Amino acid sequence: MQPPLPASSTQYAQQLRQGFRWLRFGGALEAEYRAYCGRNEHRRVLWFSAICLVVWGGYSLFDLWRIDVALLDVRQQALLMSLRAVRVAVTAVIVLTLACALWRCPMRVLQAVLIVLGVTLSCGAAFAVYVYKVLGAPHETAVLVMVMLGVFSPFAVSLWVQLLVALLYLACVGALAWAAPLPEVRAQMLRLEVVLALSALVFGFAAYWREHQRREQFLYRGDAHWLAMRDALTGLYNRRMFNHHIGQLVAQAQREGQPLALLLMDVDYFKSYNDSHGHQQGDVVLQQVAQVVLACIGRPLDLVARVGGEEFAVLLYGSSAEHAQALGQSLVAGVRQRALPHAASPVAQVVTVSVGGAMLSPQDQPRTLYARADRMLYEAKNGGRDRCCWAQTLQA
Ligand SMILES: Nc1nc2c(ncn2[C@@H]2O[C@H](COP(=O)(O)OP(=O)(O)OP(=O)(O)O)[C@@H](O)[C@H]2O)c(=O)[nH]1
Repeated sequence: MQPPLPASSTQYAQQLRQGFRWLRFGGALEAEYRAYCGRNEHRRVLWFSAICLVVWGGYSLFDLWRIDVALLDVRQQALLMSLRAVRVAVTAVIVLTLACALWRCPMRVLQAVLIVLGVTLSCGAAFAVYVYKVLGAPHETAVLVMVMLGVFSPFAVSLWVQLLVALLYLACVGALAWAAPLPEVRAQMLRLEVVLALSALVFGFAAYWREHQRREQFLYRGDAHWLAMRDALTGLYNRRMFNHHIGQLVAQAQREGQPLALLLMDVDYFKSYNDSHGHQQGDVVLQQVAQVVLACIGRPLDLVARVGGEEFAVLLYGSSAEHAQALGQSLVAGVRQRALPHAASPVAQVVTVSVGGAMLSPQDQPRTLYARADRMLYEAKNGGRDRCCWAQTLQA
C-alpha cells in the first residue's frame, strides 16, 4: 500500500512549472496521464460512434432514396456502386468502433480502430462529394466540415494522431482533385481542399488548447490529491489517510481472520534536538527517520504514516506477532545506526526512537488497537527510550 501514487507532488508541480507545449509529459507522468484519460474513454467513444452511425447511416439511406440509378449511364452507375461500397465499408468501421467501445476492448485496439474510423469516415465523405459532383447531383460541402469536427472529436487519441488523420484526409481530397475527369470537378475539389485546410487549422488549434487544458487539470488534480493524502515533509501518508486505512484494514483483518499489527514510533527528545540544532535540521531528521521506516517495510499491504509531529505509525497486514516485533526492533536499531548526532539527548549521542506495538484482537476497534499500541509507546518512553515495547495481552 506504500506508495500507491507513482508520482510525487513535486513531479506534478515541476511539470507545471516546466510547461508542456508539445503536449507531452516527462517520465512516468505521461503513462499516468494516459491511464487517467483512458478511464472514461469507452463511454465517450460509444456515444461518438453511435452519433456517427446515425449521421452516416442517415445520409446513406437518403442517397439511396434520392438517386435514380436508371437515369445514369454505365460509367456513372459504376461510380455510384463504388460509392455504395465505400458507404458499406465506412458503416462497418463505425459498427466495429461501437462494438469495441461496448465490449471495452484494450485502449490500444480502441485507438487503432478510431484512427481507421477517422480516415475512412473523412475520406469516404470526400469521395461522396466527388461522386456527386461527377454525377451532377446536388450535395452539401458543409457536411465535410462536420466530418472535420468528427476527426478532432475522439477523446481516446492524441492531437498529433488527429492531425495525422486530417492530413490523410487532405491528401485524399487532393488525390480526388488530381483524378477528376472534368475541369469543374477538379476546381471544386481544389476549393474544397482549401476550405478543409482552413477548418483543419481552426479545429486543430481548438483541439490543442483542449488537450493542453486537460493536461493542466490533470497536473493540478494530481498535485492536490497527493498533498491531501501525504505529509509534505516526508512523503508518507498523513494522519487522515492513516485513519482511513486503519478502519479498512481492521475490518478486513477481522473479516478474513488475518493478523494485523500496529506499531507507533516516536523520536526521543525531539524538542531538545530542535532547540539545539534548529527546526530545519529537525526536519532533516524526520525525513531520515521516514527513510529508515520505508526501508524496513516492503510488503505490498504494509502502510506507514506520519501521524503527528515526530510520531509515525506502521500497519502490518497479515504479519505474525514475531515478525512485527522483529520489525519494531529493526526500526529502533535502524534509526540508531543512522548515527544522526543528538548531543542534547540523555539516552545516546545520536537520534533514537521509541516504539510501541500491539496485535489486533477479534473484539478490537481501530481506536482500541491504537490505544494499546500507544500505551506500549509510553511504556517504551518510561522504560528509558531507544527501545520497542510490545503489548503482552490481546486485551485493551
Ligand atoms: N523540526 C520539526 N519539529 C517538529 C515538527 N513537528 C513537531 N515538531 C516538534 O517536535 C517536538 C515534540 O516534542 P515533545 O512532544 O515534547 O516530545 P520530545 O521532546 O520528543 O520528548 P519525548 O517524546 O518524551 O522523548 C516539538 O518541539 C515540536 O515543535 C516538524 O515538522 N519539524
